[in-house]
Amino acid sequence: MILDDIVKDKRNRLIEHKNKISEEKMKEMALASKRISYSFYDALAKNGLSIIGEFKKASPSMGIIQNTIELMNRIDQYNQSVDAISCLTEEDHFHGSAGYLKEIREISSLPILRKDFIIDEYQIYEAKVIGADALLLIAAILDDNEMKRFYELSYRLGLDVLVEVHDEEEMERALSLGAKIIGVNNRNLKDFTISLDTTKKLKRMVPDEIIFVSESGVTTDRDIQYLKYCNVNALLIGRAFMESDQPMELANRWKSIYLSKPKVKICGLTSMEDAQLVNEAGVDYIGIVLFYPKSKRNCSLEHAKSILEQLDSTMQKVAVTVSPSLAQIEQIEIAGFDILQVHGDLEEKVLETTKLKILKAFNEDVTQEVVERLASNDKVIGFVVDATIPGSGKNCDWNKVRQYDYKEKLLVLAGGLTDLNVQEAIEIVHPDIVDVSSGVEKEYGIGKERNKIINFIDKVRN
Ligand SMILES: O=P(O)(O)OC[C@@H](O)[C@@H](O)c1c[nH]c2ccccc12
Repeated sequence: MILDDIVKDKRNRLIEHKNKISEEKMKEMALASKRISYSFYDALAKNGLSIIGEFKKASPSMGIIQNTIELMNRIDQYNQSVDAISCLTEEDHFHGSAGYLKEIREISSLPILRKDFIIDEYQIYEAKVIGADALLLIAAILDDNEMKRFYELSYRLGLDVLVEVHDEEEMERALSLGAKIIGVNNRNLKDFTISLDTTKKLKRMVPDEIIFVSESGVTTDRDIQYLKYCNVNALLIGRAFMESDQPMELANRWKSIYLSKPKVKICGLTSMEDAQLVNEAGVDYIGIVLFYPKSKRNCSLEHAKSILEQLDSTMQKVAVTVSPSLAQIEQIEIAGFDILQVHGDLEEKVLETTKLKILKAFNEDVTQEVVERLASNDKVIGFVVDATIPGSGKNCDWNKVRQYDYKEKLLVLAGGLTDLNVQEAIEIVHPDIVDVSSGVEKEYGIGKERNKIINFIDKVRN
């Protein structure tokens, strides 16, 4: 198993290190150090999301990492955007070194975590000497006694400890140790599989006073969307930053996604009063039903145009249609809509010719294959997952909705949302946009109600 190999090689490296600087000498230097650590704990405990940016040249799961920018430039970007730095010092499998940590120390006043396989007190003294502020203890390679000894020694030297766990049993051990900062590694170090569900599952065991870090495998915007509902204090990000030439931009974007709330789409406007209400409430998207007389909310194109004229220009205007013909779409295009929402069939020639951005609607029984085929078209900006009968006020099976991979497109959740269920829906589905129609109506199909809109938005944004 890879962990055993790493630990074995570590034992050999330890001999080498101790030959260069003896155990006694290292201990003496650590105890003599006057350096006051930057608090790793405080960096993670502050409000909002904290990010730990890693410096890592290679790893057993990914091999050599193609890093495009130099250490200097990278740390410069980290200094401006992240809250702490993690530096790999393991030589054989991660191509790290104590030297990198010393170099980073020279150019950063962020707290630095020594990322290594700690199996001996020597490494803790060494961490202090090379300028680290914190170190990693991996529960999987230590017994309870070692964990306690190493943990206490670290704090005596003024170093914080991130205790890393991967399953329930290790989590129990970290909790009984009294760890103040616990990290869950989403990567299984036995077979390298990654699942962010590990974070979700283990976070439930941890009281809120303990700082919780989600580590590894965070690479996409959607990963951030997912993790924001796990309520973590911090993310530890390696590969995604190492492979990016703009880690600062990535860190800033991910922080803002983490803090952002879903956007609100109010669907099925039918009157000037409705337009007035959505303007007042400040919604993000509206929808008007066209060419679908079966719906009580159907509007003629002329009427729709007059509603559009009333709406704030910042709002995205969506034409809601069912299996539209080419001729209908041409009319929609000139009426001033931004987006075309298509329920039912989306004909190939419609996709080819329209200039509008498209939201394709379906129910939760769609297949991953269909999602991917649609997602491969640039005009399709997202998906509306709705109840089988749109506008019926029924909601769809949220657990099914979250199963699919929507490929970085917008996910709009519709179907029976109200101010009473929208928070639960958001927690399960993590949509980019929540879509409501009957849930904010006075009575089915007869216009929107001010208080219902206000309560709904309040539940989404607060
Ligand atoms: O590159 P990633 O998938 O973003 O992962 C970063 C970090 O979590 C990972 O490097 C790591 C987590 N725990 C470790 C223990 C030892 C070495 C490395 C690690």
